[in-house]
Amino acid sequence: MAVVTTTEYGALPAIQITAADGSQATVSLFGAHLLSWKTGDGKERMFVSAQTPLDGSKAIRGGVPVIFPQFNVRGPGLRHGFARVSTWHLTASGGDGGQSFLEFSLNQNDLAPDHAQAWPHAFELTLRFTLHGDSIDARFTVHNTGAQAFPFGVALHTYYDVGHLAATSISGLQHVRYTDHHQNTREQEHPALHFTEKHDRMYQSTPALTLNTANATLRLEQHGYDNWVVWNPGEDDAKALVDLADEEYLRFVCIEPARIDQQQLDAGATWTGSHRITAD
Ligand SMILES: O=P(O)(O)OC[C@H]1O[C@@H](O)[C@H](O)[C@@H](O)[C@@H]1O
Repeated sequence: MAVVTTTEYGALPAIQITAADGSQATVSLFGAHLLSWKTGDGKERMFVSAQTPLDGSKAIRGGVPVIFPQFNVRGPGLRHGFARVSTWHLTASGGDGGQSFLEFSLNQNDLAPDHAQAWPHAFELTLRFTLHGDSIDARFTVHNTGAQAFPFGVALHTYYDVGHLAATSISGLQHVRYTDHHQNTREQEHPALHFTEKHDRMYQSTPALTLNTANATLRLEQHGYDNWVVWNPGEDDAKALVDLADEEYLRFVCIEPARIDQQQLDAGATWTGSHRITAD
């Protein structure tokens, strides 16, 4: 049986689920933001900055910020959207048969007035985290509950705790096309991507990647998304981020299943994206 408790993370109300095998997830209602995922061996897999605000004044730097309805500045609204700075509801939880889950929802009535005014559409977002064995699944649905189509982009901006960046690489991206932060589009030549400088790359989708660190191997799978975004700010950009300590860029990489370009969702239609992380 899974145990579900309410807790606090900084000043943020959060929900924690512990599965029978000891694996555990902690999710803040602010942003339906996964703050911690520990596998049954007690190992933390997510990175959260020691300098992030945890009071709802700003998006959390670390864990899994939920990006909706636009990626970065690819749309007319708030950078990376309002979902990561809105307060969601816990709508379901439970567990049996080796699956333990928490489900969160957000609709237009939950938005701050300025966000609702800037994005005047009726919608229902549902994000379900499921723990099973050494995996966590995030199933994200976007439902257009209004009478008109709306455009949207999404991402799960996942910050992995990698221990040390110098011992980190991603495999599975060889021959995949990407656009970098200079807007150059290329195909990746090498079998493994290493982090020797800033990386801000938008790759075309490929079903699975492997994140190799000194202490862990994680397999990442996605369905329904169009891209993988790979981001590490590097030394200089890290210094400019007030919610990240100067050296912390050495401890994480972000690998994000994403739909970067805004696409139309018809009235009444639903989009679903799945992301599974498995620790070896
Ligand atoms: O500082 P933010 O808004 O959380 O964004 C962090 C990064 O998010 C990544 O997804 C983008 O590709 C980067 O360009 C961006 O810098």
